[in-house]
Amino acid sequence: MSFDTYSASVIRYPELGFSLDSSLMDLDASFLAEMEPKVAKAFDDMKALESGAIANPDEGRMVGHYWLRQPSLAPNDELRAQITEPLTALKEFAEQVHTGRVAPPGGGQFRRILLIGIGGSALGPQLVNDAIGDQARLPILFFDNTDPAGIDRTLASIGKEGLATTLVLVISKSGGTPETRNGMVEAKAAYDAAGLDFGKHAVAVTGTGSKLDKFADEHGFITRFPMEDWVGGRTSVMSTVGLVPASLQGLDIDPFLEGAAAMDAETRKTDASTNAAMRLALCWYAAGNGKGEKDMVVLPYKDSLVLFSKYLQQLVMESLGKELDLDGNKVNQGIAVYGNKGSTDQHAYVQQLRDGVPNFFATFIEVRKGRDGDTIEVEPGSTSADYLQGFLRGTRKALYQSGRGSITLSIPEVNPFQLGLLIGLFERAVSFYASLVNINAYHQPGVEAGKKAAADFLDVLNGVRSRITADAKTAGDIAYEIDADPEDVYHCLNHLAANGEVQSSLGKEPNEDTFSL
Ligand SMILES: O=P(O)(O)OC[C@H]1O[C@H](O)[C@H](O)[C@@H](O)[C@@H]1O
Repeated sequence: MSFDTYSASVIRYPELGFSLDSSLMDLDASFLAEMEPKVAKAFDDMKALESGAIANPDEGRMVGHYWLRQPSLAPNDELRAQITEPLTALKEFAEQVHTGRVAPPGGGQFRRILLIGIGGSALGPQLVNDAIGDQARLPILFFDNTDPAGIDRTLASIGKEGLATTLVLVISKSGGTPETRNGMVEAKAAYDAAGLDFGKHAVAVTGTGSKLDKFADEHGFITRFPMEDWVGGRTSVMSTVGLVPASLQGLDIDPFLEGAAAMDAETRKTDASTNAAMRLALCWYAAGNGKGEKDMVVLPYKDSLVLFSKYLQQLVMESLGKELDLDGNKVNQGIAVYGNKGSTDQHAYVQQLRDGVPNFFATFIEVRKGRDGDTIEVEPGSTSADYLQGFLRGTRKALYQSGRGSITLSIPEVNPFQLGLLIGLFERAVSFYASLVNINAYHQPGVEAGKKAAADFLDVLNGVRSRITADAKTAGDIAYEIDADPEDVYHCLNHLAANGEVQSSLGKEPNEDTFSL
């Protein structure tokens, strides 16, 4: 790879401190020429989307996350007000919490936040906290699952005393997600047990009129912030979902929004040769043949960006992993995303990346500044930052030498502006790629199937519970009684046995195991 090739392929936005190097993806001129009509359509689609078209046809919804960082773009005053009014309100609310005008009923000030949410309603705030939360005034903890042991661990770290000064933020766009509802019920039980009024410590972020909205109203929550249906969960970090917790933490949300707006502005330009988001989408397309044949390995060389890999996993896989295209053809699209951070991963799976199955392309994220303040030499003439940079450059080169392509994104440091910029870049790349492969990136029909099956399991579980007696029965016996699948019944019985509700006795094989009260 020559320096000239590198120079010709780098896209730089000097005012943003950003650059994208796709030289090691070997995009050739004929591929780019071939893609031109699709690229032109993707720019048109994005323009329509940003102008308020129903870009999510299956759900009949507009897709407005790009307006969140530039409300002037919203197609009408009503939509604009749905952005600006909550933004003003949430900043005022955070100020009231910080100055003690909104305070816990038992006195003192709120000292920490407990966020209850899942998926898009937790991952964004988790990323923000991990990446730029160092300067936060208030720490934040999370319930992001229905795992009771995880809930207990978080409650233990808050402590019984701590609950009185903990502000609980329940976030659910739909307001009906079971994990989040369970987390809220568990949190309320902890407040009840401590003799505290849960509602006086709680705030909701949810769709107007949702189950959660009603619960918040009935239980006298301190306040509620709306979440609009034209923002998808995985792109909600710049809506009330991400901004309420970030503001409450005391983080500077304006530069965060400005970073995304700045990236939007650069990548709204329809010259594909200087559009970083389109370049990313084209790299993904070229790597995987437009069919996701190669996985995306995300390697930020900076500890504070470790959750970015996980964040991109949801953004990319929930958006692009679709069975049908927009014309109803079965396409089973998607790009698998995984990663953690460099150089740590070099001591784990990079062995396979270099020598094993060549089914991926890497995305390096380079943060140019090593640390704030003084540094030391870890050996004569070298710093830790020198090593980090050396490992990034070395791995990138070593992968390419064995025929593995990579993209390298560079930012000067991790701060609110740069985090906003990176999120904006990938959101736009996802929108472009979705258009290139003709899918709806804004719905998630597959998630519903799992939710439905879980609800069915809970129905069977309750049926099983009602049929256990002092007399030992097999899973087959109970399945016959309640007309259910014996294997499902068996798993219900094992679950009940593991949690002390029934006794079990092992047979030679699972279908001979017996269960009784
Ligand atoms: O915010 P909520 O409505 O509670 O949804 C939380 C999450 O769960 C859903 O099942 C979706 O797959 C995610 O996109 C969403 O972010």
